[in-house]
Amino acid sequence: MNEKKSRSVEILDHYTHTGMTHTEIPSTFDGTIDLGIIGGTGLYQLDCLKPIAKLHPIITPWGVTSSPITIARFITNDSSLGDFHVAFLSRHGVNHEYPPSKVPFRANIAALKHLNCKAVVSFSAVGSLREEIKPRDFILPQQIIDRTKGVRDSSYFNDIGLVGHVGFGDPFSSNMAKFIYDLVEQANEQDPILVNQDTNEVCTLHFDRDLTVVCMEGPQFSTRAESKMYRMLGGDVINMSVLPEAKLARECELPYQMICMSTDYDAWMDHEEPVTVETVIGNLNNNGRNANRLATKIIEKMAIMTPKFLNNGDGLTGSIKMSISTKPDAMSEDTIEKLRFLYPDYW
Ligand SMILES: CSC[C@H]1O[C@H](OP(=O)(O)O)[C@H](O)[C@@H]1O
Ligand SMILES: Nc1ncnc2[nH]cnc12
Repeated sequence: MNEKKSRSVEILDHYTHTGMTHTEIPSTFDGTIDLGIIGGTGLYQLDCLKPIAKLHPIITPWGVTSSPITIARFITNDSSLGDFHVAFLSRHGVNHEYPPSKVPFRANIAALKHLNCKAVVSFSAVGSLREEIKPRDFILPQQIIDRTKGVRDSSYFNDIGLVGHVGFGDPFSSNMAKFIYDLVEQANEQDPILVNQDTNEVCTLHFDRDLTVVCMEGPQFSTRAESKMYRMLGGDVINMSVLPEAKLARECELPYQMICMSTDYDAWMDHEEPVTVETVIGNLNNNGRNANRLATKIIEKMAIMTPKFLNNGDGLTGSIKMSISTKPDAMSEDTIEKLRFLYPDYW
């Protein structure tokens, strides 16, 4: 990790400095974003962030984002490093209107890319397929098994007139996962971030190379037979939303890491009732609180240390140019317009 000189970070309440009220938050923002954060079920806003702008659902060539994008700024007292900007987006909408199969994933990721995000951290409620991954534990998966049913638009490069094939062997940013894992481990020594509110016990953050998230179609949960099959396939946790989000982030050259938050044991335990939303509300609430604490720490530490993957693209920069098979001369104006929305520097 490229640890720039350590500095203190001030979390400034924008309003105390400008005298603005919440109703006067600007709806435009001109700067660039350092980090995009996507909230999932149970995480509809980041409490730690005071917005400096709220961009109304953004119109992209792939439709409109599922929620407004809230921009927040960490003002640091080191002018050589500048301020740190975060963009927060709610995957299912602020009132949870979009079911997993109908989330406008392409618009969401395109909007974050268009805002110049350098990386994306995404939160997701998941079921656990392993006994040792308990409800309220968090997981940093490194692999995905696709069980979506082809009903989601999962690429920017799947149109007649624009064909591209990106590498997806390692779908997550292991460097970002390690960064998150290290900061949680460090905090565990003094002031743990992930805590079970009811018992005060520390919740585990699971992270190793092979942890695998299964992405199913939904919206219904799995049958017991399916749940057991996913275990046999090597799945560790299950959700309905890592795809196509992770694929689209890759097509945008964005380092992407999902932070999974376990709410239940899905349906594979014969002696337990299969999951229902009703039975996991307490876990969702606990996880939402921990997600807020974790997001705060991630932002603070990224602002202080400027990890390499934020500045060097984590090895993804430039990969898209090589991945597009269609000859540029054969592309229509419309296609080039769309490409420019994502990559103004390339086309
Ligand atoms: C807990 S109900 C199932 C729902 O929760 C997850 O949503 P998200 O990934 O946005 O947190 C899961 O993927 C399902 O969509
Ligand atoms: N058991 C489960 N299956 C799919 N998505 C989930 N999200 C939370 N729990 C889940």
